[in-house]
Formats: sequence, C-alpha cells, structure tokens
Amino acid sequence: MTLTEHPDREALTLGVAQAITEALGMALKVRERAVLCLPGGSTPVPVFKALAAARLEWERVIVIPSDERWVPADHPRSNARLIRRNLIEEGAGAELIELYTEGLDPQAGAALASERIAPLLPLSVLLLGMGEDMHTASLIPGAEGLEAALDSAAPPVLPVQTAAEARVTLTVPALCSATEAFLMITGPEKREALERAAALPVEEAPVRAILKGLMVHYAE
Ligand SMILES: O=C1O[C@H](COP(=O)(O)O)[C@@H](O)[C@H](O)[C@H]1O
Repeated sequence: MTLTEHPDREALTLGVAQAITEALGMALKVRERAVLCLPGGSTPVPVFKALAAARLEWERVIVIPSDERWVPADHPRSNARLIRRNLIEEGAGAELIELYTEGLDPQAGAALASERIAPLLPLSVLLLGMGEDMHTASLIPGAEGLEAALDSAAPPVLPVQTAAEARVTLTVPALCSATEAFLMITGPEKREALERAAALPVEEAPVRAILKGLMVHYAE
C-alpha cells in the first residue's frame, strides 16, 4: 500500500481523477474494453464529475459498482444511480452494468450479477471508498455473509446483510483482480482507521483484505 497526501480535497479530486484517467488509458491500449469499478458513498462524487470531463474513449469502458444496496435502480440509496447521475449522465458515455435485478432476492440477484461480472474480470481499474468502521465496498464488519465474501474462492458477487439493509458486494477475489486499485479517503478519522486496520483481524477491519498494492489517496 502507498499513501499520497493531497493538500486539500480539490487537489485530491483532481489527483484521483487524473490517476484513474491514466490507468484507463493504459488499459484501453491492451484491452478492447476496459472495466472500471466504482464505489458508492459521498466521497467519490466529485471524482465522478471530474472523470466525466476526461477525454477517453468512454464507449470502450464498462463501469460496474463495487457494491449495491438491494434497492431499485432509481432509489436514492442506489450506488448505480449515483454513478449514472454523476458520471454517465454528466458526459461519460460508458456502459453501466448494474448489480441489482428487479424481482430477485439478494441471493438470486448476487448469483445473476456474478454471471454478468465473471466474464468482465479482471477489473482494469478499481476505485474504493472506506467507512470509519473500516468497511470497503459492502465488506462490512459484523455483516452476515462477510466471511464468505472474504474467501479467496468466492464468486464475484455475494449478498451481505447488515442490521440496516440487504446489500450485494464484489468479493475480495473480484476486487483484488484489479490491475490498478485506488482507495480514496478524507478526514483524519478515516486515516486513523486505515492505520489501525493493519493490526486488526480482517473480520474487524475488512479493508485489510484489499490493501496489497493499493494506492491510497488522502486529504484532510
Ligand atoms: O456504504 C458505502 O460506504 C462506503 C464509504 O462511503 P462514504 O460516504 O464514507 O465515502 C462506500 O465506499 C461504499 O461503496 C458504499 O456502499
């Protein structure tokens, strides 16, 4: 893991967007279609908007969410909706592959999402966020299904259940397939949490599972 500290959040946004643009450009030189995996949450939204202005062959890029709440595509908590509104509809003409399927429960939905995602692996570029509880994607401490999603033989997508809601998440082997992987965090609480994670069991600090080779970008 490497950590780049940016002077402020604007510099962080520009730095992460530039790093992703360069990584996607490299991927498009060696693959017909590049696969970009993006998180939900509030932190990456400015990056999505900055990326939308990047001069890339977006029609050759496939975007997938790193995880999803089990809610319809137009729900305010949908990560796919967040990506669609702030990246695709802002000008990046990429194809968005959703993890959610209407009419299926999370178990069946995750199995179908695995079938959609498996042929797209390895990921070309991965951007992740992290919560102060050291969760990343929907690898959430204490969630039902976490152990299975951490397993190195897991399928690409699995369901996880928290006390609050049902979710699906890309699993550790799918996330770790990425050629270039970035983690974007803001605020001293998240930085301290990331530092603490290295000494904790992975079940308590799931972000640990993806730290190898990860490029962390941080601003206060
Ligand atoms: O629940 C989620 O939270 C994390 C972190 O979100 P943030 O608002 O603290 O940036 C996010 O990375 C993940 O994709 C999302 O589903």
